[in-house]
Amino acid sequence: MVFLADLPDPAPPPRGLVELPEPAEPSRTDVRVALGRAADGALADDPQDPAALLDATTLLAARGEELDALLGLAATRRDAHLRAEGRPGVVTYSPKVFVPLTRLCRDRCHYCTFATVPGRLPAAYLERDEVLEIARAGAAQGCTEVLFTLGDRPEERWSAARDWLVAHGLGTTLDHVHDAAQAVLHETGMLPHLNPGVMDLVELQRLRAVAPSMGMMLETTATRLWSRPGGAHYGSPDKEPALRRRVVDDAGRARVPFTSGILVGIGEHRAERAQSLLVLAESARRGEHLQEVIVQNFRAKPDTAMRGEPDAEFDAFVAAVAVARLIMPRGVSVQAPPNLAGDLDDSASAAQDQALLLRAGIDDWGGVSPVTPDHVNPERPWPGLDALRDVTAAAGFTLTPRLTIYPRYVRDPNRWLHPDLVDPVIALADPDGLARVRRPAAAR
Ligand SMILES: O=c1nc2n(C[C@H](O)[C@H](O)[C@H](O)CO)c3cc(O)ccc3cc-2c(=O)[nH]1
Ligand SMILES: C[C@H]1O[C@@H](n2cnc3c(N)ncnc32)[C@H](O)[C@@H]1O
Ligand code: MET
Ligand code: SF4
Repeated sequence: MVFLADLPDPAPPPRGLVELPEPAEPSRTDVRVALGRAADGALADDPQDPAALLDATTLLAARGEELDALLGLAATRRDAHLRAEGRPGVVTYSPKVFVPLTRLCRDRCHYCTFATVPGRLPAAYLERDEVLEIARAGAAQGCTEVLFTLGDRPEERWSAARDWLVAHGLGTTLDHVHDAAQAVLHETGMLPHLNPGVMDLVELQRLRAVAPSMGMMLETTATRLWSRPGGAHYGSPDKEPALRRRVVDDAGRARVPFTSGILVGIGEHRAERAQSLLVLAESARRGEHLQEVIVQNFRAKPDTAMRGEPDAEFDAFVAAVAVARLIMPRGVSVQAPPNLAGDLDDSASAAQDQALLLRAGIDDWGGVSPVTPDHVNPERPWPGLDALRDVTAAAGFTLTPRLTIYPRYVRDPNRWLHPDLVDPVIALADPDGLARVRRPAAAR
């Protein structure tokens, strides 16, 4: 039970963001001047500050030699981050299973192939026991994370969802998330990471008792992509940038170790991409709760409204990874998914792109599963762990499994963990706060 009186006082709401015009292409000299400021550690991280916005927007345009220089600065900053965190040379991933608790959604994101209609599904939701079955299959392979990713509040749109919830004695989708996560925790000992879309402060507080970490992508601050027909987020009430920004901030107030990030290439321009990263940096500084920022590249899917749009340009994406690294406060990991790199079914080009992401300053590959597909990007299989280890080693790093909650939060359990979660997290953590390496059951 959460009492409103237990909740922290509302922080003053962050100031509104201005709509930014499409920026002009900077000259190479402009880019070099911004690189000089970045090299001096002089980039500001205030999304209201025109100078901060201009520098980040300019750096996002770096290509050729300037892009190489940008990657060099980002890699140096990543190395300093890893040293400060006490794990120099370590690049992490989270061995996980993916639980698509429901693929019904009240939103209509034009890039999404995950959301579907009731007629194409055997049931509106996975049953608790089906969730446990997936979790156990993961535990048997040494996974420690159960990622709950699902559509937002489908009961507001689909009677099939309402009927299922009523038949199961549940009020909302988030009630089902709560109960299924609790069952995973109690019956398998694995750690839930919740990615259910928009949550309010009370919901964050309640779910905090059953999951050591949660996440929600900011996606973008570009309101025009939400408010105007044709925009990627037109028709998706849960993708209003101001609303999502509040969720990311509220997670800090609820003391939830949190994952957020941006989606690159959904129609946002460079200034909007810069603003999105600055908003995340500011939230991280205020709440100290952002454990990682995901920079994810848009990939067009056949059965979606954006099927005809080009994939995110890879150099633009790599520049976004590097700028994210340069403007996030130290302590925030930067993650890019390894399965969205490279051409489809071409492991050589995937390895090449993954190497570039390491040069751009990532220190984490996110969740990788030996058991379940990436249901958000089903056409893109995970690289094998051996291949990922090789790419990581070739860049001079050791690939190491982590928990869903990062070591800096494991080390401060009173602040960041609900009392019920301290023992389950400690049971899976090694002395450094990373994952205690568990062999797959078959190999024991
Ligand atoms: O397999 C995926 N995992 C996704 N993850 C999971 C992520 O790879 C890991 O589970 C987290 O790093 C926690 O360990 C997300 C987690 C979030 O909190 C927010 C967004 C995502 C997005 C994806 C995704 O598209 N595909
Ligand atoms: C779970 C997260 O996956 C991302 N996501 C959803 N669809 C796509 C796509 N076509 N390409 C890349 N990322 C996608 C969104 O950022 C969402 O928040
Ligand atoms: C499957 S998308 C990830 C979860 C949620 N629907 C969101 O878009 O934030
Ligand atoms: S991206 Fe998330 S919110 Fe958008 S349609 Fe897909 S499931 Fe729904």
